[in-house]
Amino acid sequence: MTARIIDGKIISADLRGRVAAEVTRIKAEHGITPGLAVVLVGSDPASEVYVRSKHKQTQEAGMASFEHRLPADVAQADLLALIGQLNADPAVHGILVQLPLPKGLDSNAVIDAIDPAKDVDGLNPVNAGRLASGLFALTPCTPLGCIIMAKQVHASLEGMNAIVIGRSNLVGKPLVQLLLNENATVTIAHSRSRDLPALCRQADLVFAAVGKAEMVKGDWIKPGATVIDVGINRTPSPDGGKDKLVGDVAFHEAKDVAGAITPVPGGVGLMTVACLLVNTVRAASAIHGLPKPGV
Ligand SMILES: Nc1nc2c(c(=O)[nH]1)N[C@@H](CN(C=O)c1ccc(C(=O)N[C@@H](CCC(=O)O)C(=O)O)cc1)CN2
Repeated sequence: MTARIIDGKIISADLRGRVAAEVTRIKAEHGITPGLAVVLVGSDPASEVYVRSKHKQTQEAGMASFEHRLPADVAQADLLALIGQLNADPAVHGILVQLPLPKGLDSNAVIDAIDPAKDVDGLNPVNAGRLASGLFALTPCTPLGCIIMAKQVHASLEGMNAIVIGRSNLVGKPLVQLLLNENATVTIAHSRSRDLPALCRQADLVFAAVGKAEMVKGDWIKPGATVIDVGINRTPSPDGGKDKLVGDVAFHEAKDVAGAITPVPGGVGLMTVACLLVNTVRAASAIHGLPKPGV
């Protein structure tokens, strides 16, 4: 059996279309243009690609996009001063600082400085705490995208056995909270977990977010399981050409065992930016006291 491919291109395009429709409605009914500010420090090539894509897609959705570029050797105080300005700017409803930051900068202090109401990355401890408490929170974009993809296959995740491999603040931990909110039974595994293959084989839903190329093998997967691959690992191409992108799952093995699987590229990564647009519309609506948007 070959697994159904959960296509991030189609799902993210649909979501972006729905965001654009909400933006049009909010502008027409309330005269408000949601605005997103993205801060890029340094010139990491992958971060450059992601920030360009955020800018383009924000504009395509009809929102205002503000890009701020700072040199890699910027002083922490100057970066914090920019965050302070963005917090105070009424045209900005969402603030995102592209990660990772260059060495020498304290990313926790930067995330702490973002107004929780504008924290469209959902990384500020206020939003992380609210999510863990089951309250309304801006939620990290990649985990949000993972849930949307899993729900393409399963209308409800209630009672399902899910494993999340990886415990980062950006993906693993918030994903666990979102799965608990969906009433799934969740195992969180990491580099120190014993017998990861056996834990994985018990799962109906596998979320791989470890950052190790093709670590999850085909024989770790329960037949028919849904596999959501969060990894984006750049590996040198054998012919010396452009680097190849591979996930945390050995796709060609897993696709013959799983019931459904996300590809890399073309899977979860595309949902990350689409969910950022969703969070910006949600933040703008909450800041202006508007009803919850339809996305
Ligand atoms: N502040 C943040 N920093 C980072 C986040 C984040 O959510 N917030 N996530 C990642 C990078 N990221 C968004 O910022 C991101 C990753 C991947 C993609 C994507 O579209 N991937 C494509 C492949 C693109 C390529 O060729 O590299 C795919 O998977 O098909 C978008 C955004 C770390 N930093």
